[in-house]
Amino acid sequence: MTPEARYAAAMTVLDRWLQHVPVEKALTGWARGARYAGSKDRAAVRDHVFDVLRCKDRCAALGGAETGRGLVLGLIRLNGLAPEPIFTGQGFAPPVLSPAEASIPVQAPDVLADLPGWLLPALRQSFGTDLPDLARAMAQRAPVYLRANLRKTTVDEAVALLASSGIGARAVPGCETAIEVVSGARGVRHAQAYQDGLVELQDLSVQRACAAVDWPVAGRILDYCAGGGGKALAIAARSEAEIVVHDANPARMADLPARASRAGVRLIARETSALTRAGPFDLVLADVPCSGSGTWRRDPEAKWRLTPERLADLQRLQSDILDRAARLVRPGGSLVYMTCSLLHSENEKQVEAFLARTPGWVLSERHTETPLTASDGFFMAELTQATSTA
Ligand SMILES: C[S@@+](CC[C@H](N)C(=O)[O-])C[C@H]1O[C@@H](n2cnc3c(N)ncnc32)[C@H](O)[C@@H]1O
Repeated sequence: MTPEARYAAAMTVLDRWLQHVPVEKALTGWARGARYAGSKDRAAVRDHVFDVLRCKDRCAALGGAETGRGLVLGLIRLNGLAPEPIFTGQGFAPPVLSPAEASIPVQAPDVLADLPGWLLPALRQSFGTDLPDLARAMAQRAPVYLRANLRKTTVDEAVALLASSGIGARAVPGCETAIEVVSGARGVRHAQAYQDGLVELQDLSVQRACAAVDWPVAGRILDYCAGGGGKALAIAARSEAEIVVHDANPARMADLPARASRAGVRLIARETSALTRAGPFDLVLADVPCSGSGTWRRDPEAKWRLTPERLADLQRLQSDILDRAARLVRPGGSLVYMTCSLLHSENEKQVEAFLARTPGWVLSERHTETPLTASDGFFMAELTQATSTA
């Protein structure tokens, strides 16, 4: 495909997305009907679509319309490119610009337009004068990080092995497990080091937050919201404790046995009805469902789908999960609360509210990352239960 045809394909995908088709489905649907598209074409179209979703409202302003065509025209202008050589109407290129499209003032709107307007007051409360810097960081593609599985390798050995698979990577100072991928990121899942469980995809902010937790070296840990198991695997690489995994939707843990076996660790799955009998635990991790606002540059679609009602539902669920998880901790044990949110209402305020309604618990550690300090936004609070509440 020509570069112009790739832009035209991105318009088609975005038009479907604007009709409420999830972005992954819209991309797959386009690719099915475009057998001529090779893997580089598919990757380029995907990049254009995600670049637009990160900066949707600025693209719409610069393109004159919230349509696939308007958004892509806006993206081209946002990137400082002249649209005329792309909108040629020749072959599979988009049709020539109309006089109205050609005369849109090329003045970049405020970067804050890329954040949902209804959330700006809450984000201002969390970030104050750093908010424009945060918005600029969130408009960029996210870097790719790997976690070296220290049970099987070292960071230096993994970096060398990745290089032999054509992947450029380097250690991250100050984080003993983290590796930053600097080239060839799309090949990571095919690399030997990944296939053999020496490295896992995991963001730097999560790795730093996990390093800040005082995991019991032995005993029993419950990952209450285990999902795909990213945190459970990270814990298993650090601790000899028995690790039990649970999720209200067990189907979300379907890949976990294969991932655990690749990593060379053992995880024990338990259903909700068996948890009380399986407990109590030395530590319970609650990596709760959240707005995902810390990961919006990886998953920009989520930013436009979040509503005030959905956020309120999530906050209720988070406080319910905290209460349930706390009941599974042994006296003197710990409860670790995690979110990939940037919002106080899902982070500090949830912890404060839990401490206020649940006597006998204290905050022993807190760790916050944002796209300005690491890569994704991430929050961790470690709470410890007094041995006696008498
Ligand atoms: C943020 S994700 C977990 C990500 C996972 N820990 C990881 O590192 O890959 C939150 C998970 O909580 C689960 N969940 C939702 N409601 C729950 C509940 N009431 N109890 C336990 N898990 C719940 C969801 O199914 C989802 O898999």
